[in-house]
Amino acid sequence: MTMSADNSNKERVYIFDTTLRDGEQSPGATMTLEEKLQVAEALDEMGVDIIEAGFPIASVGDFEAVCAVAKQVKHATVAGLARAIPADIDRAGEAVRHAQRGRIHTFVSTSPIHLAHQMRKTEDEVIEIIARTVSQARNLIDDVEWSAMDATRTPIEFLMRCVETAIKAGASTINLPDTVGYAVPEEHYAMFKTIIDKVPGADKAIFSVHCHDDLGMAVANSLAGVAGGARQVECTINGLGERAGNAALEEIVMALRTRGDAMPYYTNVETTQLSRASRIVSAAANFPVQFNKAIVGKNAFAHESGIHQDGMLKNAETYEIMTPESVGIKATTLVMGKHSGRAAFKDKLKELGYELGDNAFQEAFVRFKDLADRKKHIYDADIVALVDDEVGSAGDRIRLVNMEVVSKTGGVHRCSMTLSIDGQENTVTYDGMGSVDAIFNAIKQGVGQNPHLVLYAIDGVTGGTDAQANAHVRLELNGRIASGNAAEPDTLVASARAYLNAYNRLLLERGASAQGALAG
Ligand SMILES: CC(=O)SCCNC(=O)CCNC(=O)[C@H](O)C(C)(C)COP(=O)(O)OP(=O)(O)OC[C@H]1O[C@@H](n2cnc3c(N)ncnc32)[C@H](O)[C@@H]1OP(=O)(O)O
Ligand SMILES: CC(C)C(=O)C(=O)O
Repeated sequence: MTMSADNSNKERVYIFDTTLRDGEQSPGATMTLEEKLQVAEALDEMGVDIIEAGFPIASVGDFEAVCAVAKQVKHATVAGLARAIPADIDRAGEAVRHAQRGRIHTFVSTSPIHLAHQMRKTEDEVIEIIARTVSQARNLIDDVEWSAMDATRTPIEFLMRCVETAIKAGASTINLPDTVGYAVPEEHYAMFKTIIDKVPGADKAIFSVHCHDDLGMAVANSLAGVAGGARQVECTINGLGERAGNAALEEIVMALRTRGDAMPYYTNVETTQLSRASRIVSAAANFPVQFNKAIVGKNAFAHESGIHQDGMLKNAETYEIMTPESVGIKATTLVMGKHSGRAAFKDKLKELGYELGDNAFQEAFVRFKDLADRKKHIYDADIVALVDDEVGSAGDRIRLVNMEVVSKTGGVHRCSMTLSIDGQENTVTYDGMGSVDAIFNAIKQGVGQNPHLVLYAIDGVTGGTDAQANAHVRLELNGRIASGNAAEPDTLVASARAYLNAYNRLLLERGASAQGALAG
């Protein structure tokens, strides 16, 4: 496997998690103070380097949350966001001073479109604002990060002036965000490389990449930024964030870990906690994780198709480039469905404690495929019911070939049914008080006997309207009692087959020939 956790000869990349700030900007993802503290604890335990806890000027609640996170966090640096406005910076400083390691993260727009319409400032005015506000922040705290909002739509010459000004004013981290998710990896790489190579004093700062996913390239752009010289990545758990979200932390971390051969960088994140962190954030933000989400999605380590399942059973590396355990998921799942093959079905039967002979296995497999064609989710209970049914009816001499039921409210209830009796087919039609009564009457007519129905019960094998029905029938004939079961997606077919199964057992108990029994 290509996965590597050997960090010798690799450079450290710092993980700046902004789930509690940019992540919370996802519409509908607001978190309570308790939820934020829970998320912060998970991030801190996982080894994230910087936790951006909020935007203290935004509200009293946000200020209090940043203060509380700052007090709670033991290892990570805690950052608070501030516009290039003195009151914002003071408020952020006031909140993060509670942290063992606090950071003020201040930002201002730099692109022409933002300068003209959002800020209504000239380039020279923005340069003056950067110098003034970064200095103000530095007077409050040593650790100051400065961001160029909409950096990727900013002419490079002006961006270089801004970065140089921020570094001179004391910013030790320079973040160049792709605020609107506009960048492509090649140009993102070039932007970082040019600025880091050319801006005087760039070697004194750590450069940071902060990408949004509007074009689905947030992770690719972040990694391109790292290749271009960035050593801090701003990201969120589950890719939560404004609009289409931010770069997903779990993807960045696992990409660097799994493809360390192509990208010689490492992070301090304990990857086995990624899945837990994802669940905590999803619950706190009330934001479901899409099933096919890389690393932490429900399907990220699930295989449904027969060829893949066969490969997985032979060697997991055939279809998995990282182990589920490495991200904190207990095990790979082989999902049983219509694309599964014999290898996976056999493995599932073994796991469920069944050992079938070749013929029984073949018949059970055919029934499984038939069920999977009709039913969306095949649960273990479905397979248990199916195999028990198959095993339980293996010796049946009277079998249902097909049946049709017509049932009208206030009208006729009629069942036409073809039975195979010791290989000979017999078709009968009979009416009843309802569909089930018509079915049982048709069977009685077909076999020429009238056993007493002692019990008839139906239950669902699993939940949902497409669940298989488990039908139970108990019959009594001439003082002998026998029970039968059947599992089928259709309740009426299950009922008919359960009745026949019970009747077949009456025949067995009687030790008579079918014909003799039928004759009574
Ligand atoms: C790219 C990002 O993710 S940036 C962070 C975005 N996050 C948030 O906005 C969440 C928190 N925000 C809020 O609670 C509010 O917007 C507040 C408290 C910050 C400001 O509220 P208000 O004072 O009512 O201003 P409002 O939100 O309407 O407009 C934003 C103002 O900030 C200005 N502004 C925006 N960014 C900056 C900046 N980096 N530096 C200075 N001023 C800025 C805008 O030009 C506008 O000013 P104007 O009112 O003079 O035109
Ligand atoms: C405030 C900055 C860092 C930001 O969130 C962005 O530009 O997307």
